[in-house]
Amino acid sequence: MTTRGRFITFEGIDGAGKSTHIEAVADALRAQGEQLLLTREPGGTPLAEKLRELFLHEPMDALSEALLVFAARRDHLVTRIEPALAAGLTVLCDRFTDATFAYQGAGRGFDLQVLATLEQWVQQGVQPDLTLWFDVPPAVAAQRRAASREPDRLEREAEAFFERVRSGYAARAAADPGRVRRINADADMASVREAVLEVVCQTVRGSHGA
Ligand SMILES: Nc1ncnc2c1ncn2[C@@H]1O[C@H](COP(=O)(O)OP(=O)(O)OP(=O)(O)O)[C@@H](O)[C@H]1O
Ligand SMILES: Cc1cn([C@H]2C[C@H](O)[C@@H](COP(=O)(O)O)O2)c(=O)[nH]c1=O
Repeated sequence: MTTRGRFITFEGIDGAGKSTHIEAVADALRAQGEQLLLTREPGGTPLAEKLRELFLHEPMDALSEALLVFAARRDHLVTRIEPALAAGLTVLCDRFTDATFAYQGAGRGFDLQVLATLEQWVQQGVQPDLTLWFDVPPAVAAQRRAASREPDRLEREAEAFFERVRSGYAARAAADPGRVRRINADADMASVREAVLEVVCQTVRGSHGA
């Protein structure tokens, strides 16, 4: 019987460094012989990538945002994530439902109970085994974004929005400390990478029973 794979998610405000470090984690795990699915939200399937384009570029209210990300998530879970976990792969996902609680919940002020209901409907109990929260002050993240790309619809939000999103992540971490591990992302690349690899390797070793 195939052992179910692990589901690891990467979270944080825009520009925190998730995408940079997910690649380092993937390289390290592949070097240990792990089979991976490297994916992202919103996105990860043809349908969800189309929804991502709408989400990132079309004006909409907070309920529409929440419904779009959960619709994309449902397709992603059913067609990519669940089959990969069932086949024993380690799934590395750039954002998942903590982002919805942080951005739509804390950032937009959308009802957390409604988000929890949608989460239950869409995920049917599926949760990440480990979440790395890249925590960085919004001013630092804004500088990193400004140096690297043109902003999308969410990245044009004011610093106060990202302060609320950051506090949303802090609340998720406090509510589930066994799953969500805070990484101090306000540090040089090498230090962040070392901290991230330490946490991921601990988890992978633990689930192999070492
Ligand atoms: N620790 C760091 N110190 C300095 N610069 C960094 C650090 N980590 C990442 N960067 C740089 O910051 C920029 C944003 O990083 P990255 O795209 O990985 O962030 P992100 O969290 O994935 O953002 P988003 O979620 O918006 O895609 C990149 O140019 C990256 O090289
Ligand atoms: C999953 C998810 C994402 N978002 C936001 C967060 C970011 O601003 C974008 C995704 O862009 P990235 O470059 O891939 O990080 O979408 C959100 O508001 N709610 C969500 O559930």
